Amino acid sequence: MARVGVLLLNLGGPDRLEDVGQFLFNLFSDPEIIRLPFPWMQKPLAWFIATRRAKTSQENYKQIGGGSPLREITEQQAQALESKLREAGEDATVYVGMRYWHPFTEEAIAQIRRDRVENLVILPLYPQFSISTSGSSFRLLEQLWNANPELQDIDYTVIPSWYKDPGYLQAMADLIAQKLAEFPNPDRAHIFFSAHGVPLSYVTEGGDPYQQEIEDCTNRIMQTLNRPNEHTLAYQSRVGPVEWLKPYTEDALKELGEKGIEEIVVVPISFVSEHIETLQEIDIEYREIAEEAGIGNFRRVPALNTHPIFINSLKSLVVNALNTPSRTFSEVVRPKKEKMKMYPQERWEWGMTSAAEVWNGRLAMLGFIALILELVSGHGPLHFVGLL
Ligand SMILES: C=CC1=C(C)c2cc3[nH]c(cc4nc(cc5[nH]c(cc1n2)c(C)c5CCC(=O)O)C(CCC(=O)O)=C4C)c(C)c3C=C
Ligand SMILES: [Fe+2]
Ligand SMILES: [Fe+2]
Repeated sequence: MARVGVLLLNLGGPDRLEDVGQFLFNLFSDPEIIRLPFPWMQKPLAWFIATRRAKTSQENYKQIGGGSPLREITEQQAQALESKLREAGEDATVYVGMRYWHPFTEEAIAQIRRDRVENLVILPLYPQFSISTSGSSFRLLEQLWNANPELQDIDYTVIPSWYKDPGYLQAMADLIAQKLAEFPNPDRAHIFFSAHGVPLSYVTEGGDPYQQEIEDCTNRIMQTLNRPNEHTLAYQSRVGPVEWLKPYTEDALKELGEKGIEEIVVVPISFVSEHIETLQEIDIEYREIAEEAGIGNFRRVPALNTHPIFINSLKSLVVNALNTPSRTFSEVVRPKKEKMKMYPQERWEWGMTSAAEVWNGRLAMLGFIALILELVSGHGPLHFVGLL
């Protein structure tokens, strides 16, 4: 029997308040999160933004108990999935690889090598694909694969996104229905889907399928739910000065309030675990905005975490990935090979003709001077555009 592994990919979050700065540095060092014309600018800018943002971010983590619950929940999901796979006769080990905090993806891959995994299913814990989330993790894995010839022996398969999975949709519909039942008149409550935003340019210039997948996902959940409630989709958690996907959650809430809607149920849909943006941003910040707008009955659907139907759907995804259509029982488990490069960043690189290089060089110098000025004075141009 081939040794089977499942690698769950996730973002990661700081376990303690003192980890917040380093976590933010890791996040902003990722060119899939902030894209700069020159790789050498990445780390200084990441350090700069992380340092400036750390205090606010720490305050938010303080409000949810001093750290992110993401590691604990993701490890529970991994355990639950491993048990479900074992029950189904699939003797697989489930690993967790976080992008920006422990246990890092690199650590998971090192363990996978030590365990001599032969067949690996790579499953991001993001139902929808985005360049900034699953895409970033796939890119990191691709780099690890290129740098380590021993990894070539592992037969891997990637599940790029899976929001269409019926089990996932059913679990979401279940949680929404349960929450609606808490309202005096369940059919009257407005269902408010709040997805994590991305900068608009990811979609318009980078070709990120994220927005389309989020919209499709929302429609499918509503179909599965099969109820008469009105619904809205909006995007939360914007950072920085550029335009992000619209409508923004805070604006959409105010608009609903103005229309006289008093009861809403918020459904976080980009993420399957509780994390800072559900526990702090939705439960505290958006609740306050909604209440000020006259929405008196504001409830939130919990994240899937280890919901049994959800874990079961992850199990089916893994089992399907391990089974090629032509496979018979007597055959060795052979995952379907898919190309990892399914994301569109390549089209999005900066032009590097020689004339452009000269100009890029000049602009980079200007940018660097601006950065130093900002560092010294605390009131440079980056401050004014609102990035910091
Ligand atoms: C599908 C989910 C997510 C997308 C898309 C996404 C894009 C994205 N995020 C930032 C900046 C930050 N994200 C931060 C935390 C964070 N982000 C996600 C998910 C998505 N991000 C999660 C689950 C978390 C929280 C982890 C936890 O600790 O619980 C943060 C740090 C927190 C803060 O300071 O607000 C930042 C910053 C960008 C710029 C981006 C798209 C380009
Ligand atoms: Fe984020
Ligand atoms: Fe946020």
